[in-house]
Amino acid sequence: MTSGKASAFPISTSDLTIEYPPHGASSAFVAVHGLTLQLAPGEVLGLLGESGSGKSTVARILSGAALTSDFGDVRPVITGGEASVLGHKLRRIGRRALNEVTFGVGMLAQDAAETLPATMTVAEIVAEPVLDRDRRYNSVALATRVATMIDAVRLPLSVLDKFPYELSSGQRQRVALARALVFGPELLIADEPTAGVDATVRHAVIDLISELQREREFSALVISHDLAVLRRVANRIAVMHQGVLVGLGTIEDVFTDPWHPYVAEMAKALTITQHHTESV
Ligand SMILES: Nc1ncnc2c1ncn2[C@@H]1O[C@H](COP(=O)(O)OP(=O)(O)OP(=O)(O)O)[C@@H](O)[C@H]1O
Repeated sequence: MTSGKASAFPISTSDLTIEYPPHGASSAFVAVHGLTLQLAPGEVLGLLGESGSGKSTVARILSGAALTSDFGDVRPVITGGEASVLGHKLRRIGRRALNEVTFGVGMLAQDAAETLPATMTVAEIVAEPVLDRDRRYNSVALATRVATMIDAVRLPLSVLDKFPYELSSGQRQRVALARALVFGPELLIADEPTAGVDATVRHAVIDLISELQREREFSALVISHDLAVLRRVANRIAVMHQGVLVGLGTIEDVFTDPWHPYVAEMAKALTITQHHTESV
């Protein structure tokens, strides 16, 4: 019998295909086709692509969220290839291994800041994942852990007693990030971390993720449709288009030597923008 343990890469996928099963009037839909990529320990990989290219689907599977029984939406399923996360193969993963994956992966979902529980205080929101795993977690230790996280995301401790509606969009995103990092994960998956955040503080949010990644030495998959965001944080990028990987490497490599027409078009647009910026 195999142990289900796989590669030393925090994320490794091989020819991974992900499908949404038929539901209601919708027929089955293959959202990701044959994705092969690896994330090295300590690396930040940016996942770039337009809306609908399959980025969130990848996040839902690799974070383990879509594999848990309490995933609310229609669950995407792996129908081809393999993915391993923190050494666990995700296909036919057992409960215990899945528990290890969801513990070791901090997931900042696309709408995390906007869907913080409205009736809970910031302190309760950050503490919730810990209490969900262990109802009897020592309350003094938990309060310290929560305060440490709030401090880590550069928020004043005065926010602990506030409710989400009393915070700015940037502060809410910092709270969501504190919650995602509360277990000290080995891997962070951040899905559009600057979406829904005020334009004036978008850079501050992405720079905070970058700083925390260096301080805490986790690996990260940062998803965005915005190259400018990924430029600030990622070592390499993976470009997706209609569920297919069409570029992988450093930003420079991907755009100076595109091997897919979609990336070539993006590269052209970037050159035009660059020339325009230089000439004004
Ligand atoms: N529950 C679902 N059932 C069927 N198809 C879905 C479901 N969720 C997403 N899809 C489809 O899968 C494809 C990929 O969606 P996904 O959300 O992963 O894209 P994305 O790149 O993250 O886009 P966005 O940035 O808009 O979230 C899209 O065509 C989408 O319509």
